[in-house]
Amino acid sequence: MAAPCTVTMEMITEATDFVRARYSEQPEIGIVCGSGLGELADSVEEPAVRIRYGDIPHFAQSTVHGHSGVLVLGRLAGRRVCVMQGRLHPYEGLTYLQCSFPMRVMAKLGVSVVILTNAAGSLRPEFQPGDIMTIRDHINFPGFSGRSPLQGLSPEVFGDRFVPMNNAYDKKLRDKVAAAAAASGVSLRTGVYAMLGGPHFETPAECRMLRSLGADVVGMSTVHETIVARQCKVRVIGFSIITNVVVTDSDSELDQTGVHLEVLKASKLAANRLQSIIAHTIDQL
Ligand SMILES: O=P(O)(O)O[C@H]1O[C@H](CO)[C@@H](O)[C@H]1O
Ligand code: HPA
Repeated sequence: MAAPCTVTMEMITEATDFVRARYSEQPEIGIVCGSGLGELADSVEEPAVRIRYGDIPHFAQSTVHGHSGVLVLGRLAGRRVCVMQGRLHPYEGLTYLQCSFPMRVMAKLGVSVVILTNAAGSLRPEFQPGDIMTIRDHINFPGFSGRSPLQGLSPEVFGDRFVPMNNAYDKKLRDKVAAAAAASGVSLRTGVYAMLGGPHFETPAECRMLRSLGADVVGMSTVHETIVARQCKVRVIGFSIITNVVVTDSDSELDQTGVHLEVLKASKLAANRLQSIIAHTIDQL
């Protein structure tokens, strides 16, 4: 099937109705599982409903190792949640509209807070694999070349065209996350996430540039979801799991061919700690 070049409210309604027909309760909180973090969805309590993205009208199926592509609905820490076990990335050949379509469906299902998680490379030597960071802000590199998940959408149908991006990662929610981390005894970093298009990793020169521009970690996702969530008035919490430290020496001959496997391994190791912070946070929402 050819990729749709736009998103209509009818498409969103069709997908939402499909999900509602299988799970009649209204989810309050959305969660997107990043690379290797899919097991967050396994802790959703019964009765959990699992729906393959490919079965939902207008959803694209994820193709990345470590992203199973299943929507899981049920309860987590006593609250009704809608969890994306795996996300969609623009580098999979999908448009920004397709990648952010599930976010619009979550909003229409009734989600008012979304927890976005990702695996990311550290641009700071003190941020080490296994560390968990709350996203304070982002730098949207694809946006600099004119790419936006809001492009071409009528403001009469979808709401604000000029969506503010200050406080995109809600300060009050970040304070709750900090308290939740303290309560669960997990240490937490905070920083700025830079999104690049990928799927190739960054060159050392690019990593040095990103750091000098104020980014703390780098990845290939999340930002399009945040932008759409904010257009839909959904509040956002963002977590990056530090999975690797980027190479900044242009003379380095380090073999990086297996980095994605390293990424999956490192994020799995942090999944239990992240789950504990998320459970404590949800409890306070
Ligand atoms: O951002 P998530 O989906 O966690 O995945 C990250 O891990 C992959 C690279 O290993 C890239 O897709 C990057 O964005
Ligand atoms: O080093 C990285 N760069 C880009 N994306 C990533 N996702 C995990 N690690 C990285």
